[in-house]
Amino acid sequence: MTATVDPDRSEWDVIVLGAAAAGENAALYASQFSGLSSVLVENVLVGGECSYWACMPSKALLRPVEVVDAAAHLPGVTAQLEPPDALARRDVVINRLDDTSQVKWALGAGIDVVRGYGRLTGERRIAVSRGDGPVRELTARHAVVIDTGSCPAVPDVPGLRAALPWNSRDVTTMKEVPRRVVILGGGVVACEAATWLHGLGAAEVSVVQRGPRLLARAEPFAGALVGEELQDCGVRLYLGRTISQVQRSDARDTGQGCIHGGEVRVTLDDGTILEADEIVVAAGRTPNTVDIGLETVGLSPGGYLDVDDHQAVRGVSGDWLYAIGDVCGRALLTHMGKYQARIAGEVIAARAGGSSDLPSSAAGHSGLPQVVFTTPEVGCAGVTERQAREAGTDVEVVEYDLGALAGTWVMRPDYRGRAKLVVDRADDVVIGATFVGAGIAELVHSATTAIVGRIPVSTLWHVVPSYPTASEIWLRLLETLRAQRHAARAGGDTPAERT
Ligand SMILES: Cc1cc2nc3c(=O)[nH]c(=O)nc-3n(C[C@H](O)[C@H](O)[C@H](O)COP(=O)(O)OP(=O)(O)OC[C@H]3O[C@@H](n4cnc5c(N)ncnc54)[C@H](O)[C@@H]3O)c2cc1C
Ligand SMILES: NC(=O)c1ccc[n+]([C@@H]2O[C@H](COP(=O)([O-])OP(=O)(O)OC[C@H]3O[C@@H](n4cnc5c(N)ncnc54)[C@H](O)[C@@H]3O)[C@@H](O)[C@H]2O)c1
Repeated sequence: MTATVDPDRSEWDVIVLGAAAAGENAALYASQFSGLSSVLVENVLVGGECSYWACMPSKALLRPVEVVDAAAHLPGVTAQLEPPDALARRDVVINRLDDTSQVKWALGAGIDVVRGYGRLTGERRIAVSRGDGPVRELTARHAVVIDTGSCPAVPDVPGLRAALPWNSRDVTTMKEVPRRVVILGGGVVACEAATWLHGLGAAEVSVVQRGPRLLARAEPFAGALVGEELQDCGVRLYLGRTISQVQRSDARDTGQGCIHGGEVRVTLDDGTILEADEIVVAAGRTPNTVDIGLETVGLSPGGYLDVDDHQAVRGVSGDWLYAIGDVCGRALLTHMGKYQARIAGEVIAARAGGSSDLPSSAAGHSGLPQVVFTTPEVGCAGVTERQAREAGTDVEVVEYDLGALAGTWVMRPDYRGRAKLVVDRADDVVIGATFVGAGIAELVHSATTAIVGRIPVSTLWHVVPSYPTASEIWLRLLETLRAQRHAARAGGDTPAERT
């Protein structure tokens, strides 16, 4: 969809630079009940990374893999995956990289859209360039919100860039499934991509992770269980390894999602050589702040934007500059970016209305939910035991086998999984939860609610889970906690897990 606003207009109350889902929410929440006008400035597609190259395509590719896996573990059921149909469905999910419906939504909500690449040129001013056309100067009466997101980080490995490796955009929009793939990284993108590449037919998948385990930010058993499952289906894990050299003789830019040339030869730091048809870089992200004019407002380009709990950028006076989403580095997740956007939008509207009663994004960050859609799924909320201890919190932890529940046994007889709670002893509230197992994604919200609501353990006892569901894990964890406390008082051992 092309030009969407009066081409001569140059002033709005709020300008949002970058129109991902977070940016859309910031514009909506700033203007919805305040009468403020807002505009989105977008260089590529309204909807951002999540809609076209991240969450949505990856989950579209993982869902068929999950269904086949569920069937394989349920006696009497068979399911078969047809890779071309799965790729075709992925294309539908990403609207074939067309943002018409997103632009329609924005206009319908009274939010304008300006196409082009925006840069700050001073306080509340943005210059937008588009191709060879004239630069358009925009001014915000009240606020500018930065939602420019992040892009894949490519480690400085000899030969890697020259090999034109796949990045997260290629692997989510892949048009062909490479037969042999090496994945550099062992975080969320690497684990999810290994799952769908294998599930969609890649015969040899190797994951090279420099740390000692996968999903390093989660509780250790999460990466261990995901790693076990990947290895069981033939994925090769190289943990504690890095890549020291990449060679590809005829690297060619064949387009996004197509194999970028001939065979790739990957040398690991211990001398191991892996041969592959494609290499995928999944080694973290870099904030898109290098070329957005930060120096014109006294900030340094290149790093994450440091924000306060109103999402206002620190180091800029006048409360006019805000940052949300990946670019502020608080939590690189779509739902957290959208939450930050709702807070920023409400703060902007409140400040414009002269109110000093401002919402804060602190509570929402204490809940910090995330689901990794691997096999098994990993769901976390709040902090891990390690993070809590590093922060100096006196914690008590409790774990339980998720496979030892009637609800999960009915789901699949050989269910493998584990759950853990981290409890703050001082206030007797849950501050962290991790669930690993099939179908646990929807459990995470119960943990987020307990954490953000600071519900005491004594009250959680009265939150009765339905039988037979995976939610009964809450009862088992609380019973185990009760037994641990009893044993500690009595100076004895904790009883073994019940089945
Ligand atoms: C493979 C993959 C899978 C993921 N899966 C999940 C998931 O399941 N759940 C989850 O919560 N998170 C997931 N994430 C993370 C999630 O995608 C990001 O956290 C989210 O997209 C970040 O959104 P954002 O608002 O920060 O910006 P982005 O989505 O990065 O969008 C920024 C927008 O700004 C535009 N832009 C940038 N600079 C300018 C400029 N100067 N002028 C104009 N426009 C500009 C860009 O074109 C883009 O549209 C995944 C990430 C990856 C890579
Ligand atoms: N389901 C989800 O919520 C979801 C899915 C995908 C991505 N995301 C988000 O996207 C962000 C980016 O994900 P990501 O996986 O790219 O980053 P990440 O930071 O999660 O993981 C990067 C991994 O790459 C490894 N690594 C880096 N350089 C390396 C090297 N030279 N050799 C070997 N290993 C190396 C690191 O040790 C780390 O484990 C994450 O913060 C995540 O929250 C979320």
